[in-house]
Amino acid sequence: MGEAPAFVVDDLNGNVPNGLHLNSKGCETAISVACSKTYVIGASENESESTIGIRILYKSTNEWVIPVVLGTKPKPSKSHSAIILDEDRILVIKGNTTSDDSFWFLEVNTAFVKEQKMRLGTEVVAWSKGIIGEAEKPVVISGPSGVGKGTLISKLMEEFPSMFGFSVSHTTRAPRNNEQNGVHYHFTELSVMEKDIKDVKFLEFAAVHGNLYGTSIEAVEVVADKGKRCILDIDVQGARSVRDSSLEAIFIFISPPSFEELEKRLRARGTESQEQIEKRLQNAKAELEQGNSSGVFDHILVNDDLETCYEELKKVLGLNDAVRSTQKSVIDLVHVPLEHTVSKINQKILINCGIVDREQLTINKFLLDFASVKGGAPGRTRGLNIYSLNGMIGAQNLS
Ligand SMILES: Nc1ncnc2c1ncn2[C@@H]1O[C@H](COP(=O)(O)OP(=O)(O)OP(=O)(O)O)[C@@H](O)[C@H]1O
Ligand SMILES: Nc1nc2c(ncn2[C@@H]2O[C@H](COP(=O)(O)O)[C@@H](O)[C@H]2O)c(=O)[nH]1
Repeated sequence: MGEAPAFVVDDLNGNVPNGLHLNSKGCETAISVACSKTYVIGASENESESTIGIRILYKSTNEWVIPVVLGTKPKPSKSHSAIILDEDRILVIKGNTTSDDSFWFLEVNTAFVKEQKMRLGTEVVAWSKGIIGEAEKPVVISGPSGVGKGTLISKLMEEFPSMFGFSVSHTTRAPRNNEQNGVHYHFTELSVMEKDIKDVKFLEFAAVHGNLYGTSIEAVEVVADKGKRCILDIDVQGARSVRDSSLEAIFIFISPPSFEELEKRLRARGTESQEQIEKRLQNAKAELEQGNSSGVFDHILVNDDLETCYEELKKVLGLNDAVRSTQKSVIDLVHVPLEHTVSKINQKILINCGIVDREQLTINKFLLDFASVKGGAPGRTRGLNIYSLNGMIGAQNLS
């Protein structure tokens, strides 16, 4: 804390619009927030850094602070521009990138960042990658062990392979015979998982039936980055945590037709010891009570006849034959050149790219609309739209 950097912020605030200021250390930008702090974004003193560096200057004391940086960090780029969106977030646009890696939000005062500042007692910033287009909300499926969540999810993924992707959870429980690491779960040591939880790598976690389970932020993001709708199979405690997080999702609780039938299914599956079955059935009582009354869930489906329940599940997810025939997941990319300038107009950012390069799909100027973005650190920021001056070239029209 307080160590003077090798560059002077006033130099960056000079005549260089939104960064694109290249010196021997690379590109640096300086953004003033709430008149009291300047965030310097860019080249780091440490050349081996694998992300864009961040420093904060307290203007009143001239003190420098290196913040704790959370979220998925952007890889360094040869150039970037930066512009403040509100008092909470700075938009950083990486040059010489395609739009799946161009737009990054540096959160400096959002609810998540404030919470982490309180928790850690230090300066905190958080990166959140900007995603073009309106992604479908993730689907959280909960219910007692043995009710049929996995069976219903498998049917959905089989019928709609390009539409859904499974969030692969971490767990400290041992793998069953048919389970593969990285496919069914990331099977993990308790100490490793505890450290990752401390490092804010998890969206949610809970102790379930005597083991630790958790959804990493990465697990949800890898699905979304493929343009797929994420499905989470988690317990009721986890569902409640996700409800309280920045991830907007649809919450579905699967209920058994009776407790006796639940016990029958769990025993017939034959994957648990007698002791585990007793524990799971004991926990099921509380889960059924919470699931039916907590207000966490948007839909409660009874899994009596499997096919009937599956049809109901498809209905609440808005799936029908017409949807099936129009599934798509490919999004073409727009190129943001090394040199560009940015300016803010209401809830839009005008990006001036200068030269048109048809081969690289570069356009002269385009508008980035952030009026309807959702989510944010510790996950992605979704719902960005891009418009060319000649018309919309956002995700919907790029396929
Ligand atoms: N509607 C149904 N009728 C009869 N059996 C069913 C039905 N749905 C699922 N099953 C069976 O019940 C057993 C438990 O199902 P499944 O493994 O999908 O439960 P789960 O909710 O994912 O459990 P866990 O939370 O422990 O992973 C399986 O053997 C499955 O084939
Ligand atoms: N809170 C979370 N619960 C999870 C997660 N992954 C799975 N689960 C739940 O655990 C039980 C038991 O699962 P099993 O595979 O051992 O039978 C079940 O209810 C799952 O829904 C998670 O990431 N977070």
